[in-house]
Amino acid sequence: MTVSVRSTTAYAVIDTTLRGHAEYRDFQKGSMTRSDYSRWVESRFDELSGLGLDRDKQNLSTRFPLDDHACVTNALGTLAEDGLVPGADYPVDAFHEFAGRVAEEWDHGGRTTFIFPEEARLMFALTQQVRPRNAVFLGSYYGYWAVWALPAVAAAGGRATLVDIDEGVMSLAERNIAALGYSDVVDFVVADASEYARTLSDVDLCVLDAEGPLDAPDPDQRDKAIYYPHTRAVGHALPPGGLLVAHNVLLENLTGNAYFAGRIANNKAQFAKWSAHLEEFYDVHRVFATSEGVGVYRRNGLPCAG
Ligand SMILES: C[S@@+](CC[C@H](N)C(=O)[O-])C[C@H]1O[C@@H](n2cnc3c(N)ncnc32)[C@H](O)[C@@H]1O
Repeated sequence: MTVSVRSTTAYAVIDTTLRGHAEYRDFQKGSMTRSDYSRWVESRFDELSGLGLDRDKQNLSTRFPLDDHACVTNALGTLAEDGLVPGADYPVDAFHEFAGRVAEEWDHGGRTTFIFPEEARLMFALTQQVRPRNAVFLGSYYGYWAVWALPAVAAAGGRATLVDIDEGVMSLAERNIAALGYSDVVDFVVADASEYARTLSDVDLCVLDAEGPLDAPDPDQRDKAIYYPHTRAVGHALPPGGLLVAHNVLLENLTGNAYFAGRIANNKAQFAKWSAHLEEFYDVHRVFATSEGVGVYRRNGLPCAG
């Protein structure tokens, strides 16, 4: 079965396409190991391509958690032990109610998001613990990760700022967030994230998800290497204890999968300057092996001039 990517998430495309396969269902219910499932996926490239899944989507299915709630509470538990959040719980019923509204209302506008369900849930749960007063999303795309923070931001009487260089994605974010009734707590900014971040102050949560052009002349602006200039630019605005959260921190190969071995090598190279900067200016580093990988970092007290 092929699925249109016009109005849905990458997860929905992958899940709908693979659901007809016993191996995927067995993996999902825990009766096939992740490693065996990964080997099956790697052996079926042509067949799965024929169903419309590229190599990235095929292999991402091997990273899906078996239990999103457990994945999120484990991550929060780690952050709680580190002292980054007060506890590991979140209002599960409220999450389901909100997830239902997002599924109903959200218009992807012909675009595809690679924010996976457990990553959306993690943003919801983490922000319920943090209750951010000033959350900033650098490279917000059409707001599909940011939206999960908005119930907590609104409850805290805070504000969220979405920043993206692309006017088209920002107007899509604006329409969607209006439909969910959160426009009054959100600022929508079309700008280069580094330039805008230099104007910020007192940010308690900064979320990174920009992706620069692959052919950008400056290697620091290419693809996810752009996290380095964005993090430098926002550093002065994050007080000690402020949190930095980043998508696509995929650094752990869960199954010895050849596709991810290559991707991880590429990520490590792209993140070299960013990692050195994090070592110097962030005193807690946690990376969660979600489908695309999520990093959480706590700002230390050293002054950082971006
Ligand atoms: C494609 S999205 C990331 C997708 C996201 N991981 C998801 O799956 O939903 C990356 C975004 O970064 C934005 N971006 C790239 N360079 C930027 C910059 N210098 N400042 C702000 N946003 C930028 C792009 O416009 C794009 O909307």
